[in-house]
Amino acid sequence: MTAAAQKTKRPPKGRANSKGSSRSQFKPTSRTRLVADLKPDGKGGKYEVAKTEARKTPNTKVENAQASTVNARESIEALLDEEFDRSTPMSEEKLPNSFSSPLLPALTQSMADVLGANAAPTPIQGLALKHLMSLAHTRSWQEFLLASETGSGKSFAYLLPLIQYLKETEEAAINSTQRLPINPRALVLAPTHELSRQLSVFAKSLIHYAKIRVLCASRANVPTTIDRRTVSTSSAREMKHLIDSLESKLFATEGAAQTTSTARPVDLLVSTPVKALEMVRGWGWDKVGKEESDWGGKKFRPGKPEMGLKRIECVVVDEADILFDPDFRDSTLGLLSDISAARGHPVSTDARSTKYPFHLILTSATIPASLSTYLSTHHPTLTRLASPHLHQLPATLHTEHIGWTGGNRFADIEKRLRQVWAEDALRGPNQMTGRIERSRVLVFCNRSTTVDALGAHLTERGIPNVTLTSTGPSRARGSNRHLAGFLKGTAVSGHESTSIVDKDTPHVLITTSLLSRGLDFSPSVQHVFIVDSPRNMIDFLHRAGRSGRAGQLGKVVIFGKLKGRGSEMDKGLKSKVRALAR
Ligand SMILES: Nc1ncnc2c1ncn2[C@@H]1O[C@H](COP(=O)(O)OP(=O)(O)OP(=O)(O)O)[C@@H](O)[C@H]1O
Repeated sequence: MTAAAQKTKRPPKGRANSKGSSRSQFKPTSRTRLVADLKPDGKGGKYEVAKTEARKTPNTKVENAQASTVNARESIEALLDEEFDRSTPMSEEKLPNSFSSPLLPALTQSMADVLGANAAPTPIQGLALKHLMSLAHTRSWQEFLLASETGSGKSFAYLLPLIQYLKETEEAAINSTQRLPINPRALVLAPTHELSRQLSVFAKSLIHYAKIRVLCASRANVPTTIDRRTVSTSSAREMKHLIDSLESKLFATEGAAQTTSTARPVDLLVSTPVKALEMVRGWGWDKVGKEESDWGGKKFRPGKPEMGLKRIECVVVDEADILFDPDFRDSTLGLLSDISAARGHPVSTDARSTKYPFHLILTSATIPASLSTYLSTHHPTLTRLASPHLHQLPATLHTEHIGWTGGNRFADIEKRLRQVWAEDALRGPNQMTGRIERSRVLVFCNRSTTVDALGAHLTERGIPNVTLTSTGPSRARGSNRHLAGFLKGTAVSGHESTSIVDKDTPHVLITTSLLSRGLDFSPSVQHVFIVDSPRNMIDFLHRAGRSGRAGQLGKVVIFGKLKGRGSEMDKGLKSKVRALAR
């Protein structure tokens, strides 16, 4: 890690300041000092002492209440520390405040076209501008983690250095031989095809002047033969299984499909790991007995490779906490080791420390303890660049907790939806359109059965909606058209790019955690409803973070049982959410 990147800031008040996350490692904080201050003699000391002495004072009740609040807050913080690695150093460096030098003029111009001439880099973009722009001039392969809260602009934070690298090394790359149809020089990996599509649109928005060629490994309208099943995507394992099988089965490769005979110049490929592996190894599918397969009666079979990996010099792993999650790790690491082998420097995935023969950039809005440990073990020299508000909710995101009334839950959700639209009406017509615009609401459930049932309820009650589950037919079409009403007008590429805002567009999208990763719904979606308790706070941060992005106002409404028996879990969630707010 460079000296500059190592410069650390103390974690926010009251947070554990130690590596690892067990309570025993919890160090004294401003909050523990606050407890000590409760002592009447004001000399500080241990909490127990303060509590005992407090009994002698006339304000015993107040002080005991304060002490127990502090105690409760500390245990919430300790619980959060078990989930995230909050010890990653936060930057307090002086960072660039414009998109000019060291950016190439072609990229500065594109940023002005995309974000406006006065746009300033976000902290994570400032860190990238400071530490990642000279990758083309370093003698060794570098490894970075870019970590910052949801909606803070990580996509441009890595795309700018990536495209600059491709531009600066373009001449050297021209002479290299190409045997296979697709031979990218850089790879961006994302967990879902929806995110791949969106990221390739982001990348394409930056190449108008730089003239770099970007390809997304996803194609629309491939017929599906997979049955619609009722599956929960509440666990990473289930999510992985579904994503892998569907990505592989349903989404053929735009480039490969069109270029089996002639080479197609591609600089940057955006793909899911499974799709990329399929292009590399030429995997197909054989029907086999159920007992022989983890993939519902199908088995991978090596086929004709369509992509060469030899030229790859940069790999970005977006949503790294998911793609390095033990459930996804095999395909991610499989691909990274294929690239290494193709480049003549095979790595052993069993080796403790892994040094790949290419620049590696990981990004994530959350650093789960498991990712942190994995990186410390296998990538000890990786530089962690983290924004000051990592693991916090965006400052512009407001939270609201709603208790179930005890009757029909779907009716509670419908009531709150109508309230959102009543508030829209009170605000009056939009200045640009002269019409009252209905807010769009993104609803997260844990199970696809709930998604379908809620969708049916709302339809019956006259509220048009889109339901989207991992195996749903709309997703299976392979494009992002099914998201069109919820993504901003230009967020779909090529032939899909149409005006998407019309009066019949449903204003409610109901889905599972599948779409909680990375997708940018701003500025269309300001409201997120969380109907089922997320399985952990990482899941919560990603769901909530689909709103309140890039400084836009947002609201997350969390439904739960807040009173009586069985309310402990949802009350616990409420306390944790409060602890993540800024
Ligand atoms: N410097 C900037 N100023 C204003 N808006 C920006 C800036 N950089 C990016 N944006 C906008 O912010 C939004 C969120 O960006 P992006 O999707 O890259 O966030 P992210 O950090 O990757 O979020 P997530 O963690 O959810 O994946 C996008 O609409 C993007 O256009």
